Amino acid sequence: MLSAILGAAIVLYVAYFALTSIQAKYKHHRQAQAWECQDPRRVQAPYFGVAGLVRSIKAYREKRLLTYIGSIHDEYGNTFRQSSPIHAITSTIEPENVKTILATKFNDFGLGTRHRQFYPLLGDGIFTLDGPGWSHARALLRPQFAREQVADIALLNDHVTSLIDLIPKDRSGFDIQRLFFLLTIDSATHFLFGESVGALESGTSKGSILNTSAVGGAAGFAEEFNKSQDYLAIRSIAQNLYWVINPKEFQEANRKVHEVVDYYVNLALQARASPSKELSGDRYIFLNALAAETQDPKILRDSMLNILLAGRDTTASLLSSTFYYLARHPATWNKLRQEIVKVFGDSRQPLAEITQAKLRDITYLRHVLNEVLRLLPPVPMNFRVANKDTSLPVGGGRDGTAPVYVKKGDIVAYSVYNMHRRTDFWGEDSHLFRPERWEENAKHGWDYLPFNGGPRICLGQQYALTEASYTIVRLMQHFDTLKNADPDTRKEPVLLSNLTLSHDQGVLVNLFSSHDA
Ligand code: HEM
Repeated sequence: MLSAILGAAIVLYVAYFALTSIQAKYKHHRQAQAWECQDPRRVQAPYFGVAGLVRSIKAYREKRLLTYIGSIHDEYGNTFRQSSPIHAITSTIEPENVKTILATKFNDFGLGTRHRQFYPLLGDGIFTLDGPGWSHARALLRPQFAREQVADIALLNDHVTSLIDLIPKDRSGFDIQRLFFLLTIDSATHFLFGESVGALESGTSKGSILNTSAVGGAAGFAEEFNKSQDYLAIRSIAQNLYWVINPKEFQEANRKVHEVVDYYVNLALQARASPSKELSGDRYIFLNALAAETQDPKILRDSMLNILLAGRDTTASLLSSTFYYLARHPATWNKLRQEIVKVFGDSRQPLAEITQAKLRDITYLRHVLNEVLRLLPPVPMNFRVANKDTSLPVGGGRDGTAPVYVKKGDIVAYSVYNMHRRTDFWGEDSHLFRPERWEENAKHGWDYLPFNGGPRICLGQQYALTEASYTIVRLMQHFDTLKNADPDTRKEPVLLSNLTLSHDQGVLVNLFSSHDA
């Protein structure tokens, strides 16, 4: 009797499931027809998409994920669909589609599971929230970024000097990428907390908390922060299964990072309560300015960590890739250096103070940075998840010109890296580093998107460009010769594509001044 009831219940459940699936399919089909949508080309991925997922993971592990995605676009066009065990993924490198998800239909798309994936480190911050929470975080932070002090060149001065001190005096090859990652953690913590973690300083850290906290002195904070970020990247790839990845090491790293940030938050709150305890005189400190707006320690901690994550590796990536290309293009190095020395002089004979306005005026420097951000965008791929049934304007049908239907819950992925290399926008030489192309045509819209677009456009664009430009100028003033020291002769770098882009084998160069014996 019991088994008959159980059997009937299972039959009923299966029938209900089948019926609702058919109903939903029919509803989507009708909606797609009404919107004149057609399916994009579909990548064959047997076993309900598991095969596709396995191929992507393999490409990621072999450090060729971006070229792998490019090869699928070459075969299937600028927009294609791939089943995945959880949700269908539509991948696109059509500027019109990217504009739709990031701007025109901003409210139809969100960050999906990013909040839950990143929560253990980042909590509720601008980078992880959607909807009203995000609007609130953005409104809180935006005024701080509008201020001139945000890109404080005086603050960068000592950190770049420390970096120069670490460059081998004997002209031997070294990995400049490693130094740029230390530079940006030092400058970012200095600007955010009012005191740098001192990762470029050998020996003990400058930061008072760092010597006594569990992170264990100089560079410890950077190490724990890197560790947490690596886990965030893996949780992000695991999509809905992110919760499986939560080892003790990850939890410990988060705890140590929080301990340090909480120390600074408390200091800022105390300084606010009794102004005589002001941390660094009248110099602008991001955290103190934010503490004037909110005194909630959790909001302050989350805000600091979100900005640190958004700003640190991205700027280090831009600087590393710039030196990757300059070391391989001596004519560009010489031309840029000439322009810079003409305006600012060199370190033996400085001519002018380096200011943000003067940096912006060096057109060729802007073109070089534009070209690096085109070929190796620090955020090379991204995605959004549909909040509701919606559509993209192009990509459907055989010729890819019809609108594409996107169901609620489906993922739309876009690879800026591959969009930036489309030959129809950038010419047959789109894969080549040629800053002069920006003299010929500097007008680009949604086909050029290193800093994202729409309401979530990067807040730190100006900060990043100033920091990168200043660092390049100082290095060019100090050293007149840059050489490629990488024995690997491959035409393209081996890229690690985690949350941001980096060079798997570092960026090996010789950097010296021919005047020094
Ligand atoms: C070359 C350096 C940089 C690049 C290429 C870059 C790129 C980006 C991109 C692509 C996004 C969008 C991410 C998404 O919505 O999924 C973003 C967001 C953001 N960036 Fe940057 N970024 C850089 C440097 C910085 C710096 C230095 C800061 C801060 C000091 C910063 C702060 C932010 C913030 C706060 C957001 C979140 C904006 C929001 O969601 O409303 N970025 N950035």
